[in-house]
Amino acid sequence: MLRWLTSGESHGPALVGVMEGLPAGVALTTDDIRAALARRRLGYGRGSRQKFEQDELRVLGGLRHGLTQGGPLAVEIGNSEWPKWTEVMSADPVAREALLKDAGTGDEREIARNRPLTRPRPGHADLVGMRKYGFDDARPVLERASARETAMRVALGTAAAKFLEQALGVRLVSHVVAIGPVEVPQDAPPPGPDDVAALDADPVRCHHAATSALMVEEIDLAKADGDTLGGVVEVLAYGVPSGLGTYVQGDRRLDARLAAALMGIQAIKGVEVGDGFRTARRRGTAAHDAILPGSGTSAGPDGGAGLVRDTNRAGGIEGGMSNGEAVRVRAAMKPISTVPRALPTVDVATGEPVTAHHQRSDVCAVPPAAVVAEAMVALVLAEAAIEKFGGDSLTETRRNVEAYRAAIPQELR
Ligand SMILES: Cc1cc2nc3c(=O)[nH]c(=O)nc-3n(C[C@H](O)[C@H](O)[C@H](O)COP(=O)(O)O)c2cc1C
Ligand SMILES: C=C(O[C@@H]1CC(C(=O)O)=C[C@@H](OP(=O)(O)O)[C@H]1O)C(=O)O
Repeated sequence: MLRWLTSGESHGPALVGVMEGLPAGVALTTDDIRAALARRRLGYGRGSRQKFEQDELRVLGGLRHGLTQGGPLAVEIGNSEWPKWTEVMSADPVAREALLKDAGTGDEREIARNRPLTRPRPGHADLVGMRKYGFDDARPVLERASARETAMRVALGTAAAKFLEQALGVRLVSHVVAIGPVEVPQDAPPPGPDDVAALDADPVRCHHAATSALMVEEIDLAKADGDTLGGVVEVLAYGVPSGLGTYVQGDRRLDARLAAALMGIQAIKGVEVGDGFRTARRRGTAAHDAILPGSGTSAGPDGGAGLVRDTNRAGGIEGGMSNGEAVRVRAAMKPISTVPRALPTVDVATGEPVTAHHQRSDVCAVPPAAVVAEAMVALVLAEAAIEKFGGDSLTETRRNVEAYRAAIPQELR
């Protein structure tokens, strides 16, 4: 069983994550995690916070000399901006005067930071969070609703991805297929594992150069209008063996688990497996992936051989199980709700119609959302792989994988 939890607030001292269930012997370093965190900070359209804030990583448990130990992995990501927030986010009670610094300092940023947030943003968690948890200020709501928390998911996802690669040879790729109305052409081939460096170097994590340039323009236009943008990301997992997930119970289906994990990312409002919604518009003869006799030379994830597909409309999942093709999922992100040209709301302290609070925000966070989606896919696939193959050490997991593959009759491979 692989299980994990995150804790921490957006402007608190640190994010904390604990993950248990990875076998011992997975090669992982703090530099691997740092590199993944750096990828999540990239992306044209991010707000000012990404430029000055640092992710201060510490691994506190579960890793020794670059190898997982079989015990829980404990990770801390310190927030370099914490010194500015010690009073607003203090764990212990603070004197009211300390929160009303504006009376003395006149510093606009201090004033904004300390003032109660009573103008809830439509589209963010503010209003419902205040109702639900009994707050008269949106501060505690946005602190935990914030996608700052996704830094920890990326950190834990790095460990999951390393396990997948070392136990099964799985390689993950994430990219952006749409920003606002600008989309990668449908017939553009998806990126492969060797394209990751180029994707990391692209300002919007897009594989299609002409579309990438248009996406950057679209972000500039939205920014100039005081507006924000959403988009669509895709994650591909190459080398997934067939048989992860199951059809026997709805909640154990791999597609259900991937969809839940992706929908659990802040601002994700739609998920597609394979051709998803496009498949719904096709006839059956054009919707599925025919099973064809192969040449016997292909090197598929199950040892290659007889049976091949020449399309992957299903996105590598049939009957809630991986089918040996690349797993391919998409997630639709809504535009950022902290809109500079702020939407109408009501000041819940006074009842007056006003505009929603806005201090700063991302214009577009679709490129980092792709990296977060990749982490979530890694976590789900790792969990499903551990369920199927078990193993207390990486060696044992590998042995179990080999035995499973070897036991699939030749005529079914
Ligand atoms: C990587 C990433 C960055 C985000 N940045 C912002 C931001 O700067 N401002 C904002 O209002 N929302 C941002 N969001 C979205 C909010 O966290 C999200 O809309 C909010 O928590 C409400 O949840 P919901 O959109 O799922 O309903 C971001 C989301 C992600 C995944
Ligand atoms: C800090 C991160 O993202 C934040 C996610 C976020 C939100 O509302 O989700 C709002 C913004 O924070 P702030 O309101 O302080 O400017 C983003 O910067 C991050 O991704 O590391």
